[in-house]
Amino acid sequence: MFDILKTNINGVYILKPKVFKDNRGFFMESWNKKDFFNIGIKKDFVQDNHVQSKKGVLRGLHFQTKHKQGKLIRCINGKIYDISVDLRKNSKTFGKYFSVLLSDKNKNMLYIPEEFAHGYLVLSDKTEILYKTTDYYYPEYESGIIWNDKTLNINWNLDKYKIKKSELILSSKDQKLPDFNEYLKIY
Ligand SMILES: Cc1cn([C@H]2C[C@H](O)[C@@H](COP(=O)(O)OP(=O)(O)O[C@H]3O[C@H](C)C(=O)[C@H](O)[C@H]3O)O2)c(=O)[nH]c1=O
Repeated sequence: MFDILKTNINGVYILKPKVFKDNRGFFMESWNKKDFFNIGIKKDFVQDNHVQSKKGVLRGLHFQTKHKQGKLIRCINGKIYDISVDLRKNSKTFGKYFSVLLSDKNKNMLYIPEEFAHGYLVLSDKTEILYKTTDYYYPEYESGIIWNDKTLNINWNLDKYKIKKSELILSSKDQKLPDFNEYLKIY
C-alpha cells in the first residue's frame, strides 16, 4: 500500500509506503506488482542493487544508451539527495531535473522511468540504498553527464548540506563524464 505523489515531471513518482509500527518495530511493503501496475508502472523490475556510500560521495549522472533502465530507489540507512534528469527527447521537461531527499527516516521511494540520467549526493556516513531496475546492467551501454554541467545547472545544495566541493568523492569515471552539450551531439 502506497501513497503516490505525482511530481512536476511526467512519469516520475514519489511513493510513500504505508508503515505498520508496533512494539516490535515496523513492517512495510517496499514493492507490490499489482499496486505498481495500478499506478501505471507496468514494466517489471529485473535487477536489485544495494549500494553503500560514505558522506560526500556523489554518484552519477548515469544512464544506459540501450537497455534503458527505469529505477525504483529507496534509502534504507542514512540519506541521499537524489537527482534525475529528463532525457526523453519529446518530453516538455526535456533537460529539466527532479530532486528529492530520500532517507531511512522519511522512507520515501522514487520511481524514475527509462530515459533519465540518475545521480545522488550522499549526506551521511554508511548510507545504504536499494534500487530496482527495469533492465539489466550492460556496461557497454553505460554513459552519463558530468554532475556540475552548466546547462543542466543542477543545484546540489552543497551549502545547505554543508559539503564542500573539495570534499566530494567521485569515481574517476564520473570525473570524466561528458557535458550535456556533448550528450546532445551524440544522442
Ligand atoms: C551499476 C552496476 C555496477 N556494477 C559493478 C561495476 C563496477 O565494478 C561496480 C561499481 O559500478 P559503478 O561505479 O558504475 O557504480 P555507481 O557509480 O553506483 O553506478 C550507478 O550510479 C547511478 C546513480 C545509477 O543510477 C546507476 O544505477 C549506476 O550507474 O559495480 C554491477 O555489477 N552492476 C550494476 O548494475
